[in-house]
Amino acid sequence: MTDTLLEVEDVHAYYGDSHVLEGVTLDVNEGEVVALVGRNGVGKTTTLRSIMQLTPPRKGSVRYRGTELAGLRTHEVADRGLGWIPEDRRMFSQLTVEENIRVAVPDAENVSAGLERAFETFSDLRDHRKQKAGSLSGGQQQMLAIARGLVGENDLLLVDEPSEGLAPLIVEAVADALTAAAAETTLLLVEQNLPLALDLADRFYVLDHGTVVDSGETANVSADDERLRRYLSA
Ligand SMILES: Nc1ncnc2c1ncn2[C@@H]1O[C@H](COP(=O)(O)OP(=O)(O)OP(=O)(O)O)[C@@H](O)[C@H]1O
Repeated sequence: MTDTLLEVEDVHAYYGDSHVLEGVTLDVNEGEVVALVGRNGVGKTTTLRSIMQLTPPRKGSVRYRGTELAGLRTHEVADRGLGWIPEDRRMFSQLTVEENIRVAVPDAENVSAGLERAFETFSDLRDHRKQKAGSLSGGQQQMLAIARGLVGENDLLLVDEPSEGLAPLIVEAVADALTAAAAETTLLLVEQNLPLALDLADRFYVLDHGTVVDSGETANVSADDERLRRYLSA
């Protein structure tokens, strides 16, 4: 039996008068990797923001373990175990890698265990533990952002465009990092790189003009299927 962790139902969201999400419905089961794909500007980031209540839905429901999140503050959503890794990989650039991981561990007593867990999973970060985060390469920063999400004791990580702006070789390293993360937690991944998204995810949703236009199991599609390409080519 699968346990549904997250249920997004008929979510509508706006920026001012601009109606950006026009009824998004999707779900994520415990332990899954789910990819949300689609062209630029179709509302992928806004979907993640709506789940976190950063852009609160004006209509619709976001349930996490059966509890309604709509109406909560973002920190209350985070307290329930949802982690958000935004596109800009937000971190403390003046702090070292180690300090960035330390401050992401919610419980002070668990800091050593959190550090060990992060360095076990991402050995590259161990090698750079004393380096300021702002001086890391883009790929290393993405790894640090994922590590911070993991040690944050999140049961669901929302990851926005992890491969964006990274060279192909670095994308491979980030993909490995996400695979390692997926072994420990549930992931909802926004990703424009379709082959990567299909490779990592168990299931996918295609978003177009603020609504889900296709979904399925990644095992049943390939990145050059016309079914997907028509929604994804520019
Ligand atoms: N803060 C904002 N204020 C007004 N409009 C916004 C804001 N953020 C995004 N939008 C608009 O909302 C729409 C959806 O944006 P969103 O970032 O969710 O799309 P996306 O699918 O994640 O695309 P991208 O990959 O380009 O981030 C776009 O038309 C965008 O211009």
